[in-house]
Amino acid sequence: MTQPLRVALLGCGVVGSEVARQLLGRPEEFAARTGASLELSGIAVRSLDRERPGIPAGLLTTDARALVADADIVVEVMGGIEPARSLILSALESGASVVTANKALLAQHGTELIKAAHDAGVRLEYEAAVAGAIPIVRPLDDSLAGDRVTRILGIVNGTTNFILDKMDAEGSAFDEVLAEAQELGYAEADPTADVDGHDAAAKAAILSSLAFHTPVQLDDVHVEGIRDVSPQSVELAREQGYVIKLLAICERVAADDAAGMEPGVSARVYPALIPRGHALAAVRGAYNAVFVQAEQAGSLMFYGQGAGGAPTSSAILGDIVSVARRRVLGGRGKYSPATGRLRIVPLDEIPTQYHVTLDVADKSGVLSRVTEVFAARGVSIESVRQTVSEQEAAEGRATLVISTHRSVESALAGTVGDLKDLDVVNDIRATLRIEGAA
Ligand SMILES: NC(=O)C1=CN([C@@H]2O[C@H](COP(=O)(O)OP(=O)(O)OC[C@H]3O[C@@H](n4cnc5c(N)ncnc54)[C@H](O)[C@@H]3O)[C@@H](O)[C@H]2O)C=CC1
Ligand SMILES: N[C@@H](CC=O)C(=O)O
Ligand code: NA
Repeated sequence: MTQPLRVALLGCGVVGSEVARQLLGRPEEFAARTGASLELSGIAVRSLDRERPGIPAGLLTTDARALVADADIVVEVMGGIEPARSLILSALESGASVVTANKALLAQHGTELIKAAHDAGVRLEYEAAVAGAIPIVRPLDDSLAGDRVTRILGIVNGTTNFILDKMDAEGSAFDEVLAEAQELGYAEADPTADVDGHDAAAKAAILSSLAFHTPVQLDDVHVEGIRDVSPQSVELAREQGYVIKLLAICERVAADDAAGMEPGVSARVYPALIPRGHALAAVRGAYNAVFVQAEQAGSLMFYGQGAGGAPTSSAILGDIVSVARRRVLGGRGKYSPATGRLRIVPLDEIPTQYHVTLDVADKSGVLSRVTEVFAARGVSIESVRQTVSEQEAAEGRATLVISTHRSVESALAGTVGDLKDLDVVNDIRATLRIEGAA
């Protein structure tokens, strides 16, 4: 057995406290798996004024810098950009390997951090940063490195899946369910990152960079959150055989000379309607699922717990074992720079499929006025459904639900803009994209 490896933990919240308890509770197992004993040298916290169950107070310190300076492995689970970024850089520069769960940081500074790890000849691992316990970073980085990934479609945010699932299954109110997701440790410190789609967007940026070997940053990802998903939209989706899920979509866009399309990458996050029979519709609670399509492998599906202290700690502990093994064996380890320079394709150029719910005047000629608007933009309609409730009948109104065929996003968004100006349209109740339809 070689020298003990000193592991410094930065942060002792939902994830950090679980990582600490596991490292302290199963030392023989970690030693057996790595060939070195892993010694938790300290845990950086913001303040020392409260007890943490199962964690000796003597390990806690408010001096993160001193802890980092004296570590072989640094585990960053404090979140946020600073001081996490500086601490990770100084750990790497001093020759420590780093394990982090910080997707927000990686999506903004991943290129810099990966290069710093390479320059220092150490490792930077981040399996926990995407889809919690699900092994997806390493499969993309290693197992699929010889293939060509074409598309990733995923539910990668546990909090919003938990919220949408409860709204769908129990008709719960949004705020109530968010509070529950926070109590269960799924939500980010600032849950707007979950609700507004930024957490999923950070994960989409990381997945795209890994899958397409080209740098994709948070700002490159089109993002829409779930704030506008009303109980009525959830109900309407259910009636029509759909369920609403927040999806992260990462696509390699092929060149299309006829359409003047240059090759590139599209990364986007939005709530979408999924047919109830689709495998993603069955992803319940805080679970995540990631579908990967690759040219040689075909379709692969990864499924598991995407959030919470224990599941996330599983991915972090796996990374700790991996970097500890590398330290025991010696050598530089892998380096997977994103060397490609594919352009980021704006959402406007991407073909999508719309599902629009309109409140219209219930009188003759309305349907043709509405469908003319779609035709004028070259958007073909797949189905139209009209319903009139008793109240609507009394008020001379009707509901029109229109599904389109796939069309370029700019034409679809333009159509919805034109519908707003149409005198027979009282209101556009909901506009959602459909994904995963046959
Ligand atoms: N909770 C989850 O399900 C998952 C979380 N993550 C990521 O893991 C990281 C940690 O998440 P959680 O444990 O849920 O957050 P948390 O908010 O429960 O814990 C973070 C802890 O770090 C401490 N901290 C923050 N800044 C600090 C500083 N400068 N010095 C010392 N301590 C500091 C906070 O006081 C807090 O106790 C985040 O990057 C998050 O995005 C990743 C996957 C899943
Ligand atoms: N807040 C995140 C935690 C895991 O990444 C989520 O809800 O998925
Ligand atoms: Na993961």
